[in-house]
Amino acid sequence: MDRIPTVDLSPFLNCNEVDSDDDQLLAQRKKIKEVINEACSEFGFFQILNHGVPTSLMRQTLDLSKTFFNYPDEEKLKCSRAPFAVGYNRQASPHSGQNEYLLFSPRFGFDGIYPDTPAGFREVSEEIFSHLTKTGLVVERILNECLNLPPNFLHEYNPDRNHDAMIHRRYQPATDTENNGLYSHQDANCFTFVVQDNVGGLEVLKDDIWIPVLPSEGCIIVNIGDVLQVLSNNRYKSATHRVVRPTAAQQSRHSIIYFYGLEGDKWVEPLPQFTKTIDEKPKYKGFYYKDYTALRMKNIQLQGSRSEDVIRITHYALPD
Ligand SMILES: O=C(O)CCC(=O)C(=O)O
Ligand SMILES: [Fe+2]
Repeated sequence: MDRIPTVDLSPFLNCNEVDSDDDQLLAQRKKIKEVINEACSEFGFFQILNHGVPTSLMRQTLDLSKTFFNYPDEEKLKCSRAPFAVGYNRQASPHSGQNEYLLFSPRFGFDGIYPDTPAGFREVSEEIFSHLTKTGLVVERILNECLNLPPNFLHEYNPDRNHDAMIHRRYQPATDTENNGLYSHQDANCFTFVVQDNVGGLEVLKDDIWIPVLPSEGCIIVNIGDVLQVLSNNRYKSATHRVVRPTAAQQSRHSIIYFYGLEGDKWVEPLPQFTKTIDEKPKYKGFYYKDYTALRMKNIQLQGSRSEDVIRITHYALPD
């Protein structure tokens, strides 16, 4: 596999029964799971089509997001809840990359985060959030099957969607000397969805080569995060990725990112299915998710957000 694959999720959506006995459907699902399994092991990235989120809604959300980011700073800053992560914020260091964003999580509610204008921004954002939540549940179920975990295992481990978050991001064009949009990183959560516009710039690292994740209308990008890498004892890869800002002057890039999260009190460690049961050593010691996210945040703030300073999952790695 040398390209990030795209899979059609309709065989998992167009049928309500999880346990169908339609042979043709089961064969289609099996094939899709094989592709996803390989993509998660090799890249930690894949793309999905026919995922249940209408393309028109994706386009509309990106358009409204663009209108919002084009507002003058004083308008946008009204949505700031600094020092909290929710609301409007900017990342503006050559180390961490340059982008501005609006972050929402159901824990904090939509009130006071979304501006009244552009009209419909809040409603459309709520609508895409709820679609992405549903798609997340489908993808979670598929990953559960790909990893051969007991039925519903991941869902029972992680049932609370209040810990998910969604970000609208804008990346302005690169300058002559600087094009870092978002530094090389791995996501800490379970998995992430990215809806990108047609500008491009997201890249994934594989075998020391940065591979562009090319825009494709209607597609949603899925990337595996640290939690699944740890649970699966490195079967699945938490992909290293970054965003390079557009080179064309006047052209900004917009994306919507949905983090399928995890409650802070959850204990994260390699599952017995990938260790004891198969006689393999755990590659990580266990930790509370909130401790890991707090360490990441602290380090980001202390060290001026250089990619190499951020605490990564290797912090919990055990020697071979
Ligand atoms: O904007 C993107 O395409 C990706 C953003 C990302 O990787 C993140 O927010 O963690
Ligand atoms: Fe990311």
